[in-house]
Amino acid sequence: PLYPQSAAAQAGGALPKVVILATGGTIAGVQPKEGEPGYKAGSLSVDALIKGAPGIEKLAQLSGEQIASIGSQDMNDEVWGKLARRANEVLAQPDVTGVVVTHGTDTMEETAFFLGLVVRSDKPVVLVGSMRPATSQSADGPLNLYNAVAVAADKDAGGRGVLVVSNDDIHSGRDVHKTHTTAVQTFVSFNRGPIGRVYYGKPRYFNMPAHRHTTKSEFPVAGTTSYPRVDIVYAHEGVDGTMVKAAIASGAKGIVLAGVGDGNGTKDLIDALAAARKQGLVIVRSSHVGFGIVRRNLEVDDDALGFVAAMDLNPQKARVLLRMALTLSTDIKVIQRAFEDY
Ligand SMILES: NC(=O)C[C@H](N)C(=O)O
Repeated sequence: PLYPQSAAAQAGGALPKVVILATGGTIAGVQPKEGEPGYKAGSLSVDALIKGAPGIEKLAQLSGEQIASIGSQDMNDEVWGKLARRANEVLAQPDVTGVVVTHGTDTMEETAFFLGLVVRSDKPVVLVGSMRPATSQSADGPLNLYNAVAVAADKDAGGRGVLVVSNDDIHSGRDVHKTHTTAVQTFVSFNRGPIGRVYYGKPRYFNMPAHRHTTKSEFPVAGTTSYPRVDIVYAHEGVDGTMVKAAIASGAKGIVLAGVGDGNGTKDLIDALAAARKQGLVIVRSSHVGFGIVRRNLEVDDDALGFVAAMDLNPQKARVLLRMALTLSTDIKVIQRAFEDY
């Protein structure tokens, strides 16, 4: 509807059911010394987070589960598998309206994109974190969590893929990037802008994701398979092929180039990537500049070298998609098509 109904009105009187899956992060962070900036992420339980967001109990019937208690810099395939499997189980329950995932902000953009490829539901899935620890002055976690629960309780949030709620913005998990080391306004959806906004629990949407996700995804659900290793190689002035050789030695099945400009690098680096390709690795060219699209065959002859162009996915998101795509095929045409579709 044009004017969002209250969560209770949507549910016909009873509050919608929202499950919070907690993984840690700064939103659960505690400062050992009051008033000092240092803190330890992932210290508080999910129950403490719920208690710390006054009024949240009026938005939804909440239940919380602790999936992990880590800073998201330590996010890994094991936690991803657990999280994705549990999200799919919970979302399959007919009485559940949506899921909230509390998560550190460092790798939130990777987890959100990953979940958007392996969750098989049209119901809302909303990732939320904070930039200031729970014990900070003006902590941003409680209102972020309140807003995330409001979005997860809202049926109109469904069908938009996995979302990230932060500082009143609702982002597509595919498009969102962390852009600031410490500021509360850190998340930006490059190229497309946010999906909507949420203000003190009142969401409003003005965008749909432009790419395939969730119920339209063809990638195997986490836990049913393991995803192949893909390494990222960073380009800069004077870079040589040393890191490419290290990636080959690590057993990687693919390499993402965090290229300069439109996904480029020195002749030495491109030659090393071409050699890796000849050994069977899949090479995806992305860029570390942040904005824009890496298109095929502009400055680098992808057709001749057998490379894939990452389009508008940044290196860390391109790595997630390449790992997924490698479970389907090593054919460059199939993988390039995935980078156009997802
Ligand atoms: N703001 C944060 O959440 C940063 C923290 N290192 C994390 O990602 O868990």
